[in-house]
Amino acid sequence: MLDCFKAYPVKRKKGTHGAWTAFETVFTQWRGGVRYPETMSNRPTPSSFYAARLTRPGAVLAPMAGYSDAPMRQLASEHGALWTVSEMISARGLVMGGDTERLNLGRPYPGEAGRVVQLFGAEPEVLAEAVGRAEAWFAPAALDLNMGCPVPKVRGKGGACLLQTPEVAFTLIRAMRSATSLDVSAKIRLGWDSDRSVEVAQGLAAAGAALITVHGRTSRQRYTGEADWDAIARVAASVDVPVVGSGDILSADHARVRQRSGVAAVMIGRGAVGNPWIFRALSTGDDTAPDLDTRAHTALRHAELQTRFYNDDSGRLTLRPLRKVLPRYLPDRPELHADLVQVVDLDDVRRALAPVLGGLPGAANATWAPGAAPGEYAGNHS
Ligand SMILES: Cc1cc2nc3c(=O)[nH]c(=O)nc-3n(C[C@H](O)[C@H](O)[C@H](O)COP(=O)(O)O)c2cc1C
Repeated sequence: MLDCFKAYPVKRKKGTHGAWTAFETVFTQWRGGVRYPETMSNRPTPSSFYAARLTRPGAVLAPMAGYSDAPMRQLASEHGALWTVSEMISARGLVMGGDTERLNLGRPYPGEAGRVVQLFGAEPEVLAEAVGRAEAWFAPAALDLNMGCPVPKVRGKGGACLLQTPEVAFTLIRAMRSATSLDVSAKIRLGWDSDRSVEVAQGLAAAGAALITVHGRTSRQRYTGEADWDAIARVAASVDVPVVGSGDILSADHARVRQRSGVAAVMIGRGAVGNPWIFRALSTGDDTAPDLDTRAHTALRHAELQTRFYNDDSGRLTLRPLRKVLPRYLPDRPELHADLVQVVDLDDVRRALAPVLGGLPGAANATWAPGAAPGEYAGNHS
């Protein structure tokens, strides 16, 4: 079971990141080992990010520890996601100088724009300092506070625990805001064991949150039952900042139904694993199902992005983390899954996908039905 506080093991080559000062990170980007001046248009305009993005149609890629890393975010963005959110990053880890947070969890892919960095923590001074570091190192478009992670070992330190002590969360939002001119938002569950979402959301808005995302379950529920979209709608009606709704959206049609609940946008997590086309459908209205060839090539591209991004300087040399993702691109080809869940490097991926990469006869698409099996993810997540 994936621990949502766990970070990837990482080895860093000395000196590869030390020069990422605030100035450099904002004004330069890394492309194949050469630093180029970044265009001003790539930079988020302070304090207007969410408002600007919400003028477009589309959906948001959810923060998902172990999933919403740079390659997944890149594919989601290329397919039209309104914005993406990083895996949650420990504020304390960032401040104490954790290379894991710095390199794997927070590092943008070259040219990444429209990515929100999510922080986890419970101490105002630490969060304020972490905001400064995140802004300097990761060039985020906005900062988000995690108020949903129910992992037992971090209870009492932040995440969903803040739903029991919302006044602490309000202090955290104020502290984060004092440290940046970028938008600061929060992502909550409905409550700890009962629904307090309206009260919590109103306090967060009063503290200056520019946007609130609501996952329609309590922390106690974890992933049982269904997300309560009536409760999400009540929050949306009770605050004058935009509310993004999250929970159980597996198809574009389903997202369209949920969009009518008064939310400013919907967020998609598990339903986007192996299915970036859900963002294309919601941003352009193009519901065409991707054919087998497209899906196989996109799975391969995901593996290539993974290799390129993590082999750069982080030492995350294998494709093991993609084993849980690649079969999602090909739910209608179960005979390939045994090989896909054993890949170590790109050659393995090419070999596993070989029967479908050439668009062989029998590559019919009729049975493609994207969507996650929620049970696979059941665990300690926000
Ligand atoms: C594997 C996994 C990891 C998650 N990690 C985070 C996280 O780091 N931060 C967060 O706010 N939510 C996290 N979540 C919650 C999702 O963002 C989302 O709110 C939830 O999964 C419901 O949406 P969905 O049904 O579209 O997946 C995680 C969920 C899953 C399944």
